[in-house]
Amino acid sequence: MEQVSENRCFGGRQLRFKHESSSTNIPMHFSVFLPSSAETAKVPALFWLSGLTCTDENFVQKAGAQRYAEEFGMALIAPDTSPRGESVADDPDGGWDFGLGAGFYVDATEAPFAANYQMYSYISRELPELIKNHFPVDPRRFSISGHSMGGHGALTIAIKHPKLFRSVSAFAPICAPSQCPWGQKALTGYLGSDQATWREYDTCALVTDRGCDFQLLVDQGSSDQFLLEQLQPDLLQKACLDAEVDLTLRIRDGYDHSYFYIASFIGEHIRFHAESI
Ligand SMILES: N[C@@H](CCC(=O)N[C@@H](CS)C(=O)NCC(=O)O)C(=O)O
Repeated sequence: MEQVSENRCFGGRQLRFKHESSSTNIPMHFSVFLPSSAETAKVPALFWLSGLTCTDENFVQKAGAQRYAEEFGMALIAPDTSPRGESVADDPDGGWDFGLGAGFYVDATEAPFAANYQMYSYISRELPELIKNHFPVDPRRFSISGHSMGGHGALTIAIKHPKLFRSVSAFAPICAPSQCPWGQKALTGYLGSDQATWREYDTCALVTDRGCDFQLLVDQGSSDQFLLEQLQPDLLQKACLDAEVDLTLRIRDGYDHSYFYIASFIGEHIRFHAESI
């Protein structure tokens, strides 16, 4: 593992690393914020999964989360959203909603994507193990959150790994990828056209199929340009009601899909995770 940058921030340290991933078979970057309290004790860690077109750096540079992470003594772990490199397959049509920057946190089974697009294994196995082994964090106090495609990743991974991630929240998540254009394109490309295999990567389907015995905190701007066509929190609300899953859905009047919205509420989410674990 190689450290590529370090910046002091709100009394803590913002770090960036590059490492060879055994899941994606390609070097990956990730960012880590360590609060000052990590100098003397193991701290809880919040994993943040970003949305379409993002790298590990969008959240780090735009959300202003470090201020709250320092206040609550929490590390922030921000991975990239896909494998990257000359040899990595991309959207053949050049779209920004599939391929590079759009790994959808699934393990691809379809060629040519299966060779590198193993983001589910990377986030749910390899990265937590790496973080636990190299940083002053308490692995019994890991939480997960994310935005849009990353909100989908956070919810699906938390539902499937409740012992690893002890609390979950999401900003403007893609709630039912099997039922929206972004998700249908990605799941077809990565997993093929047999929709039975998609259910493992669809929050609404997972809630229906498996239930979930912890709270889901979901935040959504009412003026989000992707709300109706892509995000569909109403479907999650219905699935949670039917399965008796504890969903807290916070609608934020007039907020859009951008990091201006995330920056406005990230403090509340960090407090929620700090108090939940
Ligand atoms: N690239 C698209 C928008 C994609 C988009 O909104 N991505 C969100 C996540 S779904 C994001 O976080 N973008 C990066 C940023 O705002 O820094 C466009 O330009 O219209």
